[in-house]
Amino acid sequence: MFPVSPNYGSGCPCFPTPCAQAVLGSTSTPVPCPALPACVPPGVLPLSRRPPAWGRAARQPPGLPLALARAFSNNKILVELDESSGVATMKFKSPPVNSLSLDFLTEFCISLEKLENNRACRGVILTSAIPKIFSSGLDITEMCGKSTEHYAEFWRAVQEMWLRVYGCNMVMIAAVNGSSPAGGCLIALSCDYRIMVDNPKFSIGLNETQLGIVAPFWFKDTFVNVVGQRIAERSLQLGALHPAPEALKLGVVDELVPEEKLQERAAAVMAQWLALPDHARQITKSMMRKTVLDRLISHREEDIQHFISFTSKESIQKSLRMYMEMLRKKSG
Ligand SMILES: CCCCCCCCCCC/C=C/C(=O)SCCNC(=O)CCNC(=O)[C@H](O)C(C)(C)COP(=O)(O)OP(=O)(O)OC[C@H]1O[C@@H](n2cnc3c(N)ncnc32)[C@H](O)[C@@H]1OP(=O)(O)O
Repeated sequence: MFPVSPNYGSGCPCFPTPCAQAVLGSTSTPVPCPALPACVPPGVLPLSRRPPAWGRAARQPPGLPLALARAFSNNKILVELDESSGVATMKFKSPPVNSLSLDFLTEFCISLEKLENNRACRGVILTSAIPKIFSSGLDITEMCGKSTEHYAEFWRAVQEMWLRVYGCNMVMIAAVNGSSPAGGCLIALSCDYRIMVDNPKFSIGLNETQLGIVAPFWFKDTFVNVVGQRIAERSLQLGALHPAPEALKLGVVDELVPEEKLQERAAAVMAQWLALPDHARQITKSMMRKTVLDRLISHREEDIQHFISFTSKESIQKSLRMYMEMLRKKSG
């Protein structure tokens, strides 16, 4: 039996029996299944996937249980879909700090894929159910003292998360209700619009250098596309975590609101974005992001190998262990 395409999963109509196209041939080249979006290699989603739903939410596809369409939650993410507006909210609820573990990332991708495949959904708001924390970024324990196979699996999941959010045809809004370092910041930067709670105690930024590690090129590209070369260069080198008011000044986030207004404001901004014809907005988004997405898609395996050799270095392991120790001392 040949292995199946890496994109094959429970979202595919032919799951659990892979159709011929979902199975990898002897060349090991993934063959996308034309009948099912979930088997298409990740990246910019084919525009035909989204319904021409301008001005109203499209109908629920037949066969999907209504309850599933309205709310589902596995473990670490609560997903609610308001069918009347076509807007879903994905609420991170993985205590203590919503760190992006392999399990979290897997659940995230499955949840987003479910929404993508639901014709009733046109926009997603990402937010947190954990007070004061949006996400603490990649789970550092996934990068410490593990096997190379584990590093490869973990990094593929991080890539997958970014490809899905950055390449998503739906409108994505980050409602940042707490601190958001590194990988947490990347999630927000990958959305179309960022609203943050107006609290200087909450900070956001790509602080990798502070851990003695380096933000990969696609983190950097995403950051540059939001704030521009100069601000990104300075902020990245310094590993800066910007308090909310500074993040607004630098353009890391688009606006600040009082905490109690955050969800209401996110819904209002979403309504503005959804008022545009889907096809025009989607083509424009794809045009703006394609080069950056294609860069990772065409260097994906190389990027995994870079991550493995970088992370496996004893000096990097030492830096990560010391950082975790510092966090533990601070918390305990
Ligand atoms: C040539 C180039 C090649 C490039 C190759 C690639 C190189 C690798 C690139 C990797 C990119 C990495 C991206 C990342 O996201 S790294 C993670 C960065 N995150 C952080 O720095 C955040 C750290 N956390 C904090 O600052 C605080 O915890 C936070 C402000 C988020 C919350 O503070 P609070 O006081 O509320 O909570 P505590 O600090 O007490 O934390 C509670 C417990 O949670 C643990 N914790 C926190 N963050 C993480 C994390 N990211 N991963 C795992 N665990 C985390 C913390 O240790 C506490 O645990 P204990 O209760 O057991 O002490």
